[in-house]
Amino acid sequence: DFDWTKNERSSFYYGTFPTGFSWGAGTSAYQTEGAWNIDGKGISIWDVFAHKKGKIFSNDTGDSSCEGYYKFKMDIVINALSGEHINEKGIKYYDELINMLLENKITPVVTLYHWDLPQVLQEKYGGWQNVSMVNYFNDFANLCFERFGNRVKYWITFNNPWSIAVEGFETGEHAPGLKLKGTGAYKAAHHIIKAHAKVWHTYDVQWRSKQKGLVGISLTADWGEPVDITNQRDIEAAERYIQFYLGWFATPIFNGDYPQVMKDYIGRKSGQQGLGASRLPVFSSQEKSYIKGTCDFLGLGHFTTRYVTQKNYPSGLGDSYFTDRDLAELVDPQWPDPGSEWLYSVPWGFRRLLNFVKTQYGNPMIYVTENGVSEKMLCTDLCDNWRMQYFKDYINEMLKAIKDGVNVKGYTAWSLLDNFEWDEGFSERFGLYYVDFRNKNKPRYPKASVQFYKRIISSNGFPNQREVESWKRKSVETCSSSNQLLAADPLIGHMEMVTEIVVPTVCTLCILLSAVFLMFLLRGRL
Ligand SMILES: CCCCCCCCCCCCC/C=C/[C@@H](O)[C@H](CO[C@@H]1O[C@H](CO)[C@@H](O)[C@H](O)[C@H]1O)NC(=O)CCCCCCCCCCCCCCCCC
Repeated sequence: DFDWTKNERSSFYYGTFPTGFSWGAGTSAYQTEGAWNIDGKGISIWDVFAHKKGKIFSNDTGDSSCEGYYKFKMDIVINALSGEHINEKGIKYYDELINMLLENKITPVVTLYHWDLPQVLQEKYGGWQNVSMVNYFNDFANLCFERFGNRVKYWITFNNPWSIAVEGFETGEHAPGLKLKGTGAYKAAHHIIKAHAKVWHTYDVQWRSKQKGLVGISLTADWGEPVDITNQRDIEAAERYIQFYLGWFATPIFNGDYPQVMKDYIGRKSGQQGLGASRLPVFSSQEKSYIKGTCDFLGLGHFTTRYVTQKNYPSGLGDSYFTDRDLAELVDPQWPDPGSEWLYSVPWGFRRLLNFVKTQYGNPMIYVTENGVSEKMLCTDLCDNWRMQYFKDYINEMLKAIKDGVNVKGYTAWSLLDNFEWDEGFSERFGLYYVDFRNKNKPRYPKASVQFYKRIISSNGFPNQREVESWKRKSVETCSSSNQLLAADPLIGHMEMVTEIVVPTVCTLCILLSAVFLMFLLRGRL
């Protein structure tokens, strides 16, 4: 029952965050680094998936993306303003990245798995469908603790396992692109939870006393609001929506087992389908106690909200994660929807979700690891009013949640740069910085939201109405000059073409012609 949060749904709360609150901006490897086959890097499931025709919007790939592998030094400066063998070149890249972050007084928060499994593990074992991934992932994590743990104190095992499981193994829209409906996602999630727990224990036993760091997991979830808050069936459907989203991973990790409602619904439907056992795998009692409590902090990704109502799906429709939930998702057409089809701006849902985490999982320490909004590909306007509004309202709801007693310690905007947006390729832009992907140098241009977010950070919140109301205007003032620079970019691209192609070609031709002319002269003399 979160009805009480409605009182302040539309009222803005002026105030600041607790001292020491952390602010950041996130990126991920496959989405930004590029250099997909450079320096001995192995091939991942996303390299293979994106190279298949028709999987990604416009057949985009992350092959070069933002060229972050080469340009990370520059990205840290802009941020500061606000397998079978060990690839030593890869280690060196991350060594330098971490060192440079620290030199710029930025605390690295490292995610070990943001979706790019080595392709060899997919081909040999079926990837996350196979329990052997638990040990492979643990070996990889152990190597990272060994090589980087003297400097990295915040580790996130998995980013958004819901997407890994559902989009990778149920809808097949993400790598590895499998549609194992009604079973694949549950199996992948089961192995991911075990892998997370094993890595947490490895850190706890082997590294914690020396390195004194923390290990968590980053879970992404929408808020689900009952369509009719007086209707018990809608209330229960909304509860199921969240349990099948966040609870699927959070309940085993905090309480030791899957949510009862998942066990009940999937078990009952499996029975109706004539299966001898539930499609939801089962943890042994040993596993339950091994998994329970393996979270020093909870990373939380949150973007949007849905209205939820009860809807029965008869078992004859076939197995599916979606039909297992017996609910329908709705959106209010009035909600702003600037970019991605699935992303509506509903700030009050964020406060409710945070309060849900507090009450369900014993008020854990939370770091918000992803929150942000996109715009469509063709939008080259750097004065991104809708993003400033989104950040202002969502961050304000987070502040209200802290006042409610939720233990939020830090916030990370998604994302630092426009990048490869998975199956949407480069057509959806989440960045604080615009990246010109048409230009091979991938130049970055600050959007107005950079200035806006910096103002929130330097004030550690929203000090007073007069000041906060001036921020948007001031931020927009700065972005018009960036707009002009971006507008001139085709010209810069043209000039580059002149210097890099036309000039060398003309020079080569001149040399050739001179040689021919010389030969001609010499022949005449002889
Ligand atoms: C019988 C009923 C069948 C219903 C079938 C419905 C299928 C719905 C599929 C649901 C898709 C929801 C996708 C949302 C995912 C996000 O939570 C996730 C967040 O992860 C982070 O996101 C960053 C930005 O996207 C990203 O850059 C970062 O790396 C990542 O960590 N985002 C993603 O997974 C990215 C891809 C999402 C692509 C989803 C396309 C599906 C489009 C479906 C449109 C649905 C429209 C909903 C309208 C309202 C319904 C009433």
